[in-house]
Amino acid sequence: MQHLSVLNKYFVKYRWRLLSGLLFVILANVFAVLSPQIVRETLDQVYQNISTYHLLANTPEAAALRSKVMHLVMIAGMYLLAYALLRGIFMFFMRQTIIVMSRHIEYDQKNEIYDQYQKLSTSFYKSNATGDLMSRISEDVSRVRMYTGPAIMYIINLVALICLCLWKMISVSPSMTFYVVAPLPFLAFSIFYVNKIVNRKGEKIQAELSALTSQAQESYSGIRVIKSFVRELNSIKLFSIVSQSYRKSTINLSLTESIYFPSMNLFIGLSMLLTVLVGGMQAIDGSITPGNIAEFVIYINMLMFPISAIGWTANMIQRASVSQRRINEFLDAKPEIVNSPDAVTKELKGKVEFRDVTFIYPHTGIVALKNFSLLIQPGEQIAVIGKTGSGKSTLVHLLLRMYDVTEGEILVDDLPIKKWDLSGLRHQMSYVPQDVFLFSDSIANNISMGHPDRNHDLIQEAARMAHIDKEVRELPQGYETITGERGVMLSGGQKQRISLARAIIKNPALLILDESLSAVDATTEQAIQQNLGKIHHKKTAIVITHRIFKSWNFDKIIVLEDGQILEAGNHDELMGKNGQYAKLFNYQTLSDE
Ligand SMILES: Nc1ncnc2c1ncn2[C@@H]1O[C@H](COP(=O)(O)OP(=O)(O)OP(=O)(O)O)[C@@H](O)[C@H]1O
Repeated sequence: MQHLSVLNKYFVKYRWRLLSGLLFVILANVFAVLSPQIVRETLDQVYQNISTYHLLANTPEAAALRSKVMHLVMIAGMYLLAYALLRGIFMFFMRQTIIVMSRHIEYDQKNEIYDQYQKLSTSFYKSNATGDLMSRISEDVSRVRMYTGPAIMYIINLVALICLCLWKMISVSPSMTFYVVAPLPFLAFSIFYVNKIVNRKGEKIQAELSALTSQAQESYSGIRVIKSFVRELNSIKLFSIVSQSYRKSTINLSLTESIYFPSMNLFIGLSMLLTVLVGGMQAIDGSITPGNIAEFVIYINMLMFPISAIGWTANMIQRASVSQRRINEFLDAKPEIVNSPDAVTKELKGKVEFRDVTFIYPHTGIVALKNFSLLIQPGEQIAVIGKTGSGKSTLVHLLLRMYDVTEGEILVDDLPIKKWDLSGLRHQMSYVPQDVFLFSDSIANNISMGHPDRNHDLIQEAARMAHIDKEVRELPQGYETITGERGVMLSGGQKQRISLARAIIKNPALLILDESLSAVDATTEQAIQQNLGKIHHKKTAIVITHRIFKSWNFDKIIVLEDGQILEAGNHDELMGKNGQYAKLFNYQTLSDE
């Protein structure tokens, strides 16, 4: 329960909805408990007049009495109708205030979590699975809503109704109230217990369903691999194993649910039985009237749903508390990368210095860079080559401040990177990552996402420089073509070039390309290199590559190995050294020929 206390700020925010909801619940219940009294009075009147009516037989007095009683019944009926109408109206407002409040809280909470997700650093995403992040913002928030809406409404309703009903019942007969109400706590407890089992089984089914969905999803995404390796039968077998387990669990759940309603009816029936039995005896004694028995039957019926709801509500609160604890874990997580209080934003010239930088990945302890030092002057174009896993991508992740260095320092324009305003710095850099990511949106929107305005000429010019304009224009919807989820509608090379156009349109002071042309053919690669050479002339560029870019005249080429510089210099110097770079260059020239 203590986890749910963080929600109190929302109850304060929506206090007027909550308070008016409380008032509407009380009013709805006041009109609810008035009806049984009308029924009692009417029945007693009818009962008292029946014997007189039979005695008077066919006299004119009998007819007068009959019409008097009929008139009484009609008036009582009108009262009952009016009370039911008023109760209905207040119940409508009760839902409109409390349930609507819970929807507002759900909206606020989702936004709060999403904001927090945006603030958290890259390392947070590395250590938490996407599915988990998704379920906290959707499933957990929905469970919490069951507390802020229905649970609160049921509790207020229950308290109001129990107080009013007990008050009325005790005023008629305290002993009969005791007998009639006695089975109800057992009803509440058994519903709580059965509901707990239903929820536990439901959760197991939910987990099995997500395993089933993931399995299907994975096989759809990897359908080409499955077919080419002739693994269809194996895939069907795997699916049917998970599917069978899901079937077994759902059948098991339906068995538990079948016990649910009969057991509920048992307690309700027991209460009714006691009402008629005890009520009948007390009526014979003359301590209550027959109308009181009918009155009690209605009270019991009215109490049945709220009492049953104690079990559901307790479970709802328990589940909401677990979900809120999971949400709090994320809301309390502190972003590792934050702006320092004296962070500055200024125009980036493009000078970068790595001073004795060592970087160890926090969760794995892998040392990706060791005492790495490099000075890049504004406007210099640097190529970084090296074996896979040598630390090339880590270098740029540190420069984008996705992580902070473990030791040493990075200076940008002679200012420590930690002193730069994070977004101010990132706005002036363009980064094309190794694993291209396109949003499921139009090509134009994917290209212009880093630019303040969506100018078609600029988009087209960037696409032209990335050598993708012609192909995009040939698509039926041109730049408005939707790329599909993660860009599935496009080839690997097309995705890379759209991602490159997205970087070019920003006209950044510092351009970072991480294996950005690996999926394009040699001729296109050359054309793009020439374009980049022209538009990015006199601006800093860091290009990570496995292949040597022959048509790009780099000021410096770094060869990395195990997080350290193995060789550094321009093309001629490195060729003169006849080391790793020269070997790679000669090998590439030979294979190109
Ligand atoms: N998020 C991460 N968490 C833990 N270790 C990582 C992470 N990313 C990379 N590493 C490790 O850090 C080392 C350097 O990785 P990095 O991605 O910088 O290499 P790279 O030279 O860019 O490789 P490639 O050319 O294959 O992309 C590798 O040993 C890698 O396993």
